[in-house]
Amino acid sequence: MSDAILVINAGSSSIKFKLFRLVGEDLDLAIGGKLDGIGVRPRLTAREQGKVLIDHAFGTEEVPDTHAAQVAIGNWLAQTVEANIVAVGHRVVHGGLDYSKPVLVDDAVLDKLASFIPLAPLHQLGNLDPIREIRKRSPDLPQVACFDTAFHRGHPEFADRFPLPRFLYDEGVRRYGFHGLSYEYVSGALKTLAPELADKRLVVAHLGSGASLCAIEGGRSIESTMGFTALDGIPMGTRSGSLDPGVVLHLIEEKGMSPAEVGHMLYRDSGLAGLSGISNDVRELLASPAPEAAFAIDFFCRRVAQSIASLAVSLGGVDAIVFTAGIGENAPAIRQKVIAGLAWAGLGLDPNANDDNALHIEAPGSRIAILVVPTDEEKMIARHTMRLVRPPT
Ligand SMILES: Nc1ncnc2c1ncn2[C@@H]1O[C@H](COP(=O)(O)OP(=O)(O)O)[C@@H](O)[C@H]1O
Ligand SMILES: CC(=O)OP(=O)(O)O
Ligand SMILES: [Mg+2]
Repeated sequence: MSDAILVINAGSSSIKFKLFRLVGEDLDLAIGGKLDGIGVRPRLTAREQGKVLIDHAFGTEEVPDTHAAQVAIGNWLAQTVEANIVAVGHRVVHGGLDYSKPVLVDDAVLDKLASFIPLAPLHQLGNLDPIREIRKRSPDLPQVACFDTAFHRGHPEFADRFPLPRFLYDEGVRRYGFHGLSYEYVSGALKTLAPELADKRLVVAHLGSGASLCAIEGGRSIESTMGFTALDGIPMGTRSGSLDPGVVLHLIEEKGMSPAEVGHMLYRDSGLAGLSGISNDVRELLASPAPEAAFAIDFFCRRVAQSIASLAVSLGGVDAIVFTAGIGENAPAIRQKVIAGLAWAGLGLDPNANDDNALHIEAPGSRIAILVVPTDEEKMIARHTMRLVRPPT
């Protein structure tokens, strides 16, 4: 049986997993799958080299929550996979002040990471649950936590501080930034896809169900639109993004909402879902004839374009804009609207390349490159995990 690394990327409504076989120093993707629609229409799918291994719809009562989902995945993997799993790598969204690189998990680490649950209410609990479950089943199996925040921990103070009294910064109330595993992967992928740009000034737009943008130079994160929590920045599927903090005070003081109710509204009922009143899914909004759907899409694209301009200031100019994640990789209409908002800066697209989700989509002769680069958070996690459990000799 070959050695392998299992990667788990547990989200709010889906759990993605990948199994990589260790072939010498290389990581070969063997199996990739996900259990999505948790609590609504749960479905487990997995493929091995394009071949469907499982495509199974569960009853809602069978997989009502993320805990049940990860148990279902664990059971299926145990029955199906023939590999000697030498380590498990996990995406953990918040690493706080304590973790600026991946870490082998023990009880003390788990306790520390659990203290960040309120800072990432949609993610952190679900990220830690599979680690606990696997520790119960296989206490000696090394598990590595890889953080969304780690890639951003070298930010200059300008990017890291809120304009609030200093003591809060010292306590850790900082702009951490998220989607760091995705940004790290994409910026590394440019070394082979577009080596002339890899070390230049990049604005990467990770547009998925959570969405943020990151300014990167020399392969390092300079600034992110996300802050203390993954609620900051541009509007997302169901999250508001940045908001006048006076609105939060108003909801609590004048409307009598509890902090939990406000949290629920900001994390789950806002963003594209709140703006449109129709859906949090960009595919549905693009297909809808309703003016509210078009408004939500236009609002989103305007905020993305504004964020690109803002991060250009942080970088002192831009050499390339890179789109990634579910929306960024697959939605030409969104990229077109975003770039239309930057036409004043001389930006434009090659419409055919954009429709094809090609690597280079900028108009011929453009001074600024515009790219589409598929992300792979799981591959990044597998690399980090391997580095910790099998350090290069
Ligand atoms: N072909 C597509 N066109 C437009 N949007 C898409 C397409 N495919 C996926 N998406 C969007 O991508 C989002 C999911 O992105 P993804 O990066 O997979 O998110 P996450 O990993 O955070 O769940 C969906 O909500 C959907 O709106
Ligand atoms: C941090 C975050 O927003 O993650 P996701 O996009 O997976 O929800
Ligand atoms: Mg994601």
